[in-house]
Amino acid sequence: MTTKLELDTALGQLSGWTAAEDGKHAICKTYKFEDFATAFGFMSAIATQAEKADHHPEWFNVYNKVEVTLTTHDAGGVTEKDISLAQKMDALSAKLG
Ligand SMILES: C[C@H](O)[C@H](O)[C@H]1CNC2=NC(N)=NC(=O)C2=N1
Repeated sequence: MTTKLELDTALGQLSGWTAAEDGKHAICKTYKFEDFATAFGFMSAIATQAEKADHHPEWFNVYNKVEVTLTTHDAGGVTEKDISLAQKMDALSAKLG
């Protein structure tokens, strides 16, 4: 069961995430890593977890930067699935430094 959350509620459970600026009911964060290999390693590890959870990020990578947008299409907005994926990303990013 996935429930659409108020954006403020979702953002209150995370740090460094913001509401999408294009009016989409989505949350965004830009990660910056040391180099491309680290950024791509981050994406690769998250892709495996996303596939397992059947919940996938929208993201854009240039060199060491990964811009992420999370939303739940099926629910028309941000849900606990997005919070969970965001937390996994934050944990891995902290580990990668
Ligand atoms: C059929 C399949 O379960 C759905 O398309 C899943 C796949 N991955 C998804 N990812 C995201 N971010 N939102 C979804 O609503 C979604 N739905």
